[in-house]
Amino acid sequence: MSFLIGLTGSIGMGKSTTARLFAAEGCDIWDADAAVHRLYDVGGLAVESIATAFPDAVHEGAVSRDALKTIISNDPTALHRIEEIVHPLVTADRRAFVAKATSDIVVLDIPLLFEGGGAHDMDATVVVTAPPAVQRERVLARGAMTEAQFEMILSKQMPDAEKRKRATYIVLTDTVEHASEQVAAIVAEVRKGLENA
Ligand SMILES: CC(C)(COP(=O)(O)OP(=O)(O)OC[C@H]1O[C@@H](n2cnc3c(N)ncnc32)[C@H](O)[C@@H]1O)[C@@H](O)C(=O)NCCC(=O)NCCS
Ligand SMILES: Nc1ncnc2c1ncn2[C@@H]1O[C@H](COP(=O)(O)OP(=O)(O)OP(=O)(O)O)[C@@H](O)[C@H]1O
Repeated sequence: MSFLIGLTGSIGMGKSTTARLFAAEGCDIWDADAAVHRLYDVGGLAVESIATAFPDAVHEGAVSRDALKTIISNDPTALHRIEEIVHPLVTADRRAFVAKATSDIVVLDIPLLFEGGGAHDMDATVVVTAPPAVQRERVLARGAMTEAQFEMILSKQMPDAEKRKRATYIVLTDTVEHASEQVAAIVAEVRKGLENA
């Protein structure tokens, strides 16, 4: 059984980038957002249930994220209903990945790790963080969300300060080089613990 690290952080804080740094250290990576992409794609396991709940959200056999974002913006209950469909499927995908993983450390990139209770399944947690102004600039620079959509998603997430309080490790994502050093130190510490176990 691999040592499980739950990697989290609020929107735009640098989870995906930091996950790649763990991969460079030889850790297997599983990405919850990527799992959602597979579930929404043609033939994906969430498509039928989403089509039943939100007929306008499915285009040509796949869930349209733009359509979902419009639906969520107009209906305060929609995100919760989407989560009820998606989260059990994401958990099943994660468990199947962990069961097959071969690396000594497996990193699970999960935006809602603390909000969704997934932290209890982890051996350690890593929270990525950056100042709020940097976070906002990063998310809006991607152009995938309006400011209102960003604020709405942010309001659904546990505040960064609360996440940091719960973390086993914190990674400050000010530069990639600095983040890489912090990741290398975390991996070294965990591997040392595994050797002595
Ligand atoms: C809201 C949606 C349509 C936005 O799609 P989009 O492609 O623009 O963004 P993407 O999926 O890359 O998510 C970006 C970030 O938004 C945040 N986020 C996404 N969903 C949620 C949510 N339900 N609650 C809080 N934050 C969320 C996360 O930080 C995530 O990393 C999409 O995220 C979605 O369908 N979310 C519901 C499924 C879910 O809960 N996913 C979270 C991981 S399990
Ligand atoms: N250590 C870092 N130093 C400088 N910039 C970074 C660092 N980590 C991430 N970034 C930048 O921040 C932006 C968001 O990064 P990334 O996609 O990794 O975040 P995320 O937390 O996975 O986002 P989301 O929550 O939206 O899925 C990107 O433009 C990325 O280049």
